[in-house]
Amino acid sequence: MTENEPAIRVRGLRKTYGALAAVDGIDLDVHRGETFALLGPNGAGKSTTIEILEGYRTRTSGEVAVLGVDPARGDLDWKARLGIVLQSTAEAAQMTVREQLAHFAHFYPDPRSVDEVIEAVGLTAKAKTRIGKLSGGQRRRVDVALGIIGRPELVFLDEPTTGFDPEARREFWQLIERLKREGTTILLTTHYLDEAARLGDRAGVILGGRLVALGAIDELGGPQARVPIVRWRGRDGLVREQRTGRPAELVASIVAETGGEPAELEVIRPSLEDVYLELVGAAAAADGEASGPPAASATEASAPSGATEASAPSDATEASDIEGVRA
Ligand SMILES: Nc1ncnc2c1ncn2[C@@H]1O[C@H](COP(=O)(O)OP(=O)(O)OP(=O)(O)O)[C@@H](O)[C@H]1O
Repeated sequence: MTENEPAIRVRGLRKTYGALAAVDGIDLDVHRGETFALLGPNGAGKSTTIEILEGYRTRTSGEVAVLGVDPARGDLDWKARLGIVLQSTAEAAQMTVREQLAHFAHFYPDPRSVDEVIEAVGLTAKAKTRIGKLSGGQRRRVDVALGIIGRPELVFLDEPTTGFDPEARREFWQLIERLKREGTTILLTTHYLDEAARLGDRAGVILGGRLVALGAIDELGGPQARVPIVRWRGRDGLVREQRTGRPAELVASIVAETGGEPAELEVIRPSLEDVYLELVGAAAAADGEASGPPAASATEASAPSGATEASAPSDATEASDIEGVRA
């Protein structure tokens, strides 16, 4: 593969199980060195997609190239360039953490140092402990360690931090940031939107086997989805809410109107989680209305196939179209 070729190239990918289209026509490029977050609710088709890319599942149709190779024909040399952290893994319970990692390191031509990897995943104190005696979160760290021991060019992380305590998640994020700095390409699935926002360069949202949104993390959902919300309690005791691209102007006018500090004033910038929930909600509503594909028109960033990127914020952010009042 050439330098400019994406690390992952997917065109028209489909996977059916009987009548169910688990993956229903996905087009996607993941560029070299980027961290791409694949998001979507349970059963959306994320693991099916990722496992086809890893060579663990066959596809029904479509074209796939991972590091320039069709995963259906990937040999051992190709596999050695990948790091894979599956959703669940069965490790040798009788082996210690160190033994297991040293054992796997031998399969790779240029592995990382076993002790460095153990330290990077925060298991130094448990290096000599048998895997069967580790907690769920500690075992997950072993999975991650096994995924990176071979110094992979491309790492697949399928819900890597499930079961981690908050401190372990933050340590894991630092580890991923280190891999990013080293130029590793990462494809991540996660249900933690803060994790996707922190680690991802771009994200795609899969619903019902289709990619319904694709874009840079801070542009996903289109400009309208990012318009801030100003919330305050009026002098009449009711909570008011208004979306506006000019929150400072609105706050100034509220101050002028109320003649003082507005009670419970907040300016809220929608997070990736807010945008994601809106996308999924809009798609579910559209799906309920029509029996066609889910929410192809959920946002400006919508991309049922061919997946056009989210456009940069524009004047549309000046809209102040939503106003709500509650007690
Ligand atoms: N081996 C299989 N046989 C039949 N159906 C399957 C099989 N594997 C997955 N499916 C179905 O395909 C759909 C997509 O599943 P998939 O595991 O890819 O979802 P996911 O997005 O990874 O979900 P989660 O977030 O729960 O991991 C689901 O409806 C699932 O039931």
